[in-house]
Amino acid sequence: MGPRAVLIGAPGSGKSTVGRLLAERLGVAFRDTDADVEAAAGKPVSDIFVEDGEERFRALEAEAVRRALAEHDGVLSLGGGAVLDETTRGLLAGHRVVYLEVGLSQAVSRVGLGSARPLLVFNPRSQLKKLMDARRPVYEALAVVTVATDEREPAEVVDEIVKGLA
Ligand SMILES: Nc1ncnc2c1ncn2[C@@H]1O[C@H](COP(=O)(O)OP(=O)(O)OP(=O)(O)O)[C@@H](O)[C@H]1O
Ligand SMILES: O=C(O)C1=C[C@@H](O)[C@@H](O)[C@H](O)C1
Ligand SMILES: [Mg+2]
Repeated sequence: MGPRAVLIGAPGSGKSTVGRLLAERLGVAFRDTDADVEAAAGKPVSDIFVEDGEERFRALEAEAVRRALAEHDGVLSLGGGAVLDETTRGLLAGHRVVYLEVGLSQAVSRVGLGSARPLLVFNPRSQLKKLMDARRPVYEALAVVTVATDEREPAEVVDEIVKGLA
């Protein structure tokens, strides 16, 4: 059966926040692959990047996504860069993939300047722009439902997802 929804999108699009709310709304469990990776590694994402490197993080992430898609039937939020992995993209085919769209300004203000996100520590605005420009077509190609999140409260985003998946 697979997850009721798999949320993808850039950092700050609200995958974790909205995912948790959507799961509550649907009365199902919530799972976030960033948390799964942290549990597997026994340390925060930022420490994995610094101590083991991004490549190691991406390998742990691909395994976390594979496992979650196979065993989780609630709402699943992916890390922002999980879709960079080709095998992961293949595994997402046929799932209820929801792309949370966010504009650059809102993403910047949501992730904050003193970001704990390892890819956005240095010059977050320009890093986010680069990352969003490169990934937008990938997110779009995988999405079954796309929801704009700018100027919308998380609960309104949840409403749109529920409508889109109905
Ligand atoms: N629709 C929204 N409106 C206002 N603030 C939001 C909205 N969605 C999320 N936020 C806020 O933005 C911040 C980042 O959200 P969140 O951690 O859910 O993003 P994410 O997509 O999971 O990011 P990452 O890819 O880094 O895991 C949080 O502080 C959250 O409260
Ligand atoms: O967009 C990204 O590449 C990332 C997003 C976060 O969810 C984490 O998975 C990590 O900080 C990398
Ligand atoms: Mg998140």
